Amino acid sequence: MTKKKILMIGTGGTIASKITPNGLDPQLTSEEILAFIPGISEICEVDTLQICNIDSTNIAPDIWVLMTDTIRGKYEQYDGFVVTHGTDTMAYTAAALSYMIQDSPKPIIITGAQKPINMEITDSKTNLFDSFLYASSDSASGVQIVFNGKVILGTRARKTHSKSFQAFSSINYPYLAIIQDGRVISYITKEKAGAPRFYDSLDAKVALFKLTPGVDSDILAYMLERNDAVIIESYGVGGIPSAPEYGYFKVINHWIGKGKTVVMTTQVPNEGSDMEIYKVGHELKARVNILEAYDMITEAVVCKLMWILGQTQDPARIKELFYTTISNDILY
Ligand SMILES: NC(=O)C[C@H](N)C(=O)O
Repeated sequence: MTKKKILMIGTGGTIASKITPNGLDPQLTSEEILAFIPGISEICEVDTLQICNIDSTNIAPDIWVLMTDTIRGKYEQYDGFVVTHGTDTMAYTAAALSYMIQDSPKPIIITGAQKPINMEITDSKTNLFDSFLYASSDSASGVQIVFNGKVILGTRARKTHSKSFQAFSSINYPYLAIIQDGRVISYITKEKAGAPRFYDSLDAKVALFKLTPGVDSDILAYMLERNDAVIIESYGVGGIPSAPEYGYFKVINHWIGKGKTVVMTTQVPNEGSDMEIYKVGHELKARVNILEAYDMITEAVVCKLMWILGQTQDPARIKELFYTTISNDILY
């Protein structure tokens, strides 16, 4: 059997970091990282490319556009892609690429690590090896994170542990597969799509407002003034402080009237929103054209809005696209 050709795209993160007097800093090139797993040549053929070398705290939508462009440019030449990335914003990147590159029959795997690859005790080698293994398997397609033996759909991943190797969880959706002792065990097999669809623009003016007890609605107004969309991360199944003196209803109604997009989601990690359950959410939903995340995770909502607003400013089209299921991001 001919070996699969995989392109490894380096972007930085802990996996690429060296210890410096000022803390870990990404300095290893893709080539240098790959040299730590020489056995990979028995699994697949790997070429490397470096598009940046940053701590993923520095990630921004223009880098997602560059990643998409890079994959689009190399798409025909390779059977799959492995992007090495910092863990801090990996879930956002996985979501962004899920919207920018839809229906890819080839796997686009994002991975990284909690400890640098040049340390004695590290998760880097396993995660990288597993990613190549999974990217070389016949069943893999689309955007996914491979981390600590788990395969997570790109629209469903969240960093839930800041230090341990088990850094990511799949939220409101099962793991797609596990990888154990060099074997991929698939739990969900997807039908491969025919041809990928690439997009090339994102609207970065999307902001997240976290509701905390007593927070002034002027802050939400300020955010709405300066952005095209604001996601309100509320409590429980979703709602707003309803007493008129809080001013929330007035602020939201005013800015939606001016063409801004407002989405309600929840700060509770699992199970999503349902604004109709309580009066604090029901009234808002009934009276203004607010969108609701339901089981979509915040990382996906942020990136989906950037993708939608990169294409249209028409409220009816925004709503239609927002509730369209893309890569199983919303299943309410
Ligand atoms: N584990 C990591 O990769 C964390 C690092 N700060 C990053 O996101 O780039």
